[in-house]
This record gives sequence, C-alpha cells and structure tokens, in this order.
Amino acid sequence: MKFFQVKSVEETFSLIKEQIQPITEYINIPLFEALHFVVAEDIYASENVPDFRRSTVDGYAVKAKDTFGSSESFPGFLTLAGEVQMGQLPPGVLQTAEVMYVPTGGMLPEGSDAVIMIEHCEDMDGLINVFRQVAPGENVISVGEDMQKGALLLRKGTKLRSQELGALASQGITEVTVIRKPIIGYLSSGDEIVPIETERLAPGEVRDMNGMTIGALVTGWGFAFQYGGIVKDNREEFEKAAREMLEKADCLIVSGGSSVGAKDYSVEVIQSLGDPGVFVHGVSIKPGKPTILSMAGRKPVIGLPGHPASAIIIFHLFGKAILEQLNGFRYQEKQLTFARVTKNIPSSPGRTDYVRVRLFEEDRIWYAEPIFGKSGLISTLVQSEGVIEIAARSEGVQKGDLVPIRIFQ
Ligand SMILES: Nc1nc2c(c(=O)[nH]1)N[C@H]1C(S)=C(S)[C@@H](COP(=O)(O)OP(=O)(O)OC[C@H]3O[C@@H](n4cnc5c(N)ncnc54)[C@H](O)[C@@H]3O)O[C@H]1N2
Ligand code: MOO
Repeated sequence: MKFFQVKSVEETFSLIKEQIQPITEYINIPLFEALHFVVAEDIYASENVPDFRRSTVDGYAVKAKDTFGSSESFPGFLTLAGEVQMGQLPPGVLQTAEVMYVPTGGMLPEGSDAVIMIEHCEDMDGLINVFRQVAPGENVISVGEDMQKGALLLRKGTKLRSQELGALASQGITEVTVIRKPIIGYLSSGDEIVPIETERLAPGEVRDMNGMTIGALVTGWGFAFQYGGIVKDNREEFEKAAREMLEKADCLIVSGGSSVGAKDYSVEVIQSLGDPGVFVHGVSIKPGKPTILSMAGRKPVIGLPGHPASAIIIFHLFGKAILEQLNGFRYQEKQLTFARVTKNIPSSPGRTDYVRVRLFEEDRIWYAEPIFGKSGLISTLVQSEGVIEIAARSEGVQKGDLVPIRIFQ
C-alpha cells in the first residue's frame, strides 16, 4: 500500500530554501527592458544624487539665522538678491540679510542653508517680508542625500521594480546585468484531460484548466512559460514527455497524478528524472496534500495536485517561492492584508488550512467572507481574492477575528 510521508508547511518551506539554487546565467539588458528581472551583482552609486543642493519648494534661499525670530506679527526684512533659474548655476553668492528666489528643484546659492516658502513671504519691490523662521536645512535636499557616491545602491538578488529602475536611471545606468529569466515547462497529466479547444466533451472528459491557470500565474509573475500539452496516464509516455520538457526548461511542473491511486504516476516519473529526487511528497495542508517537490540535478520539478483550485493554491504558496528562488530573488510573501472574518471557520489541528475568502468593505472595515467548497471547484477561487492561513496548531478562527489574508493576484 502507498502512503504519504507528509511534511508540515514550515518544513516544506525550509526544504525549498535548502534545495533550490539560483540560475547562474547572467545577461546584460537595457534598463527599459529590465522590469522584474533580478540583479546579478551588487550595484554601487557612481554619483551623488542630487549632486547639488536642491530646493524642495518654490521660495527664497536664505541664511536660516537671518529668519530667526520672524513671525506674522514681527516679520523680518531681507533683500532680494536675484533669481535662480532651473538647471543653472545661481547668479551669485548669498550675503547676510539677502534672499534669492529659487524654484522647486533649483540649486541653492552658496551662502544659503535653507529655503522659506514663497507663501510665507511678501515681496515689496525687492524687500522681502519674512513671516516665519526656518531651520538650517529646511526645504533643502543636500548633496548625496538620496544616493551617496560609492554607497551600495542595490544588492545582488534585488528584483527590479519601478523605484529601483528610477534609482539606476538617476545614475545614468542604461544597461544592467541580471539573472536570465527561468523557463518554466509544464505538462498536464490524465486520461480524462483534453485540450481546451475540444468542442464536445466525451463522457468523463475535462478540459485542461491547469495548463491555463498555471501558465497565467507563471507569465503573470514574469517568467517564461512553455506549455508541453497533455500526457496520458501511461508511465513510459509520461516519462518521455517529462524528460523532453525538462531538457528545454529550467523547472518542470506537472499537474495531476500526484496522489496514491493505481494510475498516479507523477511521483515515479518525477523521481526517475534525476537525483537528488523527490524531497516532499505530501504536505499536511488542505487543499493540496499530495503535492510533490523534487530536484532533478539543479532543476526543480513540481508535481501539483490535479484538482484545479488545489493546484492554484499550492502553486501560489510553494510554486512562487520555488520560481523566485530559482530566479535568484530573496523572496518572502508580502502580499498580506488584514480583515475580520464573517463566520467561524473550524479547522483540524495538525494540518494547515488555506480557506478561500472574498474581501469586502463596510463602514471602512474590511471583512473576509469564507468561500467554502471542494478543492476541485475553480468557481470558489473565481469568487475569492485570497486565502486565510489557519496554522496547524490552531482549531480555527472565530467570527470577528482579525486575520492576515494572502492576496492572490
Ligand atoms: N486515496 C486517496 N485519494 C486521494 C487523496 C488521498 O490522500 N488518498 N488525496 C486527494 C486529494 S486531497 C487530491 S488534491 C487529489 C489529487 O489527485 P491527483 O494529483 O492524483 O490528481 P488527479 O487524480 O489526476 O486529478 C484530480 C481531479 O482533478 C482533475 N484534473 C486533473 N488535472 C486537471 C487539469 N489539467 N484540468 C482540469 N482538471 C484536472 C481530474 O480530472 C480529477 O477530477 O487526490 C485525492 N485523492
Ligand atoms: O488536497 Mo486536495 O486538494 O484537498 O482535494
């Protein structure tokens, strides 16, 4: 008889951390194409940003001490000594009791150390009434305040988002060395699975949903997806297709046949693809208990449970962690929000439950309504925005509890 040797969710994550090695092939790409790539080496700032003292407001550059004691009732009087033009050097050095007009982003003249906002002053034909005092450094970005020349800008393993690309752009970096994006191969297994184009289903047939859902997640996360089609429940055919797919890819995903039924060949096929082989078969989790995780050489192989909703949840949880690690990214799930549950949700201790929830807002409070249903039902996920994790040691959550939600994008 076949049995699962189930691992806990925590054990599974730590095995993933231990097993998956990042790809070591690097490419140089233009910054404009680098969104969501992972940087392959530490990047240092070669310039100060800004490399001049910059005003953050439209106002007058001043010596802060010249404004001390100024107020609405006792304004200070300073002399207008000129105007700074954007992108140009100031017309001169600021002397005591002088101000110089400076627009937002303009360069501060030498001798000044703060900027007072224009609405706190009144220009009376070149005599500037000052109604506030400002502290040294107020409304000024100093040289290198954003990025200091020589400082570490981005660590190896950083995924490039818009803000990182902006930081690189400010340094004049137009090309970046990144880790090549992993290619993710995929196979659906099962005698009953037919292509989605099938117009009329014969009795017992189902269209290949998992090829679609897993493909959408892979491409949505920014990886290259290679759909390898559907294989029948035939050990030789399955192994041949899996080998061919793995040749072309950096990671292989198979769906279906992960359980312990007579024709569930996934674990045997996955094990046959190479050493060190399967390190997880069975997780104490609902849904998705029959999950298989393996390494064929340096290539991860994931056996997803066939039930479409289980496959999606497992792939969000473990699949994303595996792909991100393969991509060299120090990944940690951060798409969390908190909401109050609308119903009691019981759970069996000893197993981590992922309960699908619909989120809604009422009177500025966010609620999570559990969507119950069997693992096979994709409609339960169509109605959901994410899942609540109920830890293995817990017996459930109570109506009104504030719980963290993993958002599924
Ligand atoms: N004796 C036991 N039976 C099962 C157990 C168990 O512990 N002991 N676990 C159950 C759980 S939980 C799950 S989840 C499933 C997973 O089974 P498999 O991974 O072997 O999946 P299949 O049997 O191939 O398929 C299950 C179900 O999903 C449909 N399916 C499969 N692939 C697709 C696809 N690409 N698109 C759409 N639908 C798909 C398939 O037709 C089946 O209905 O095992 C339980 N059994
Ligand atoms: O673990 Mo399964 O996905 O519940 O049917």
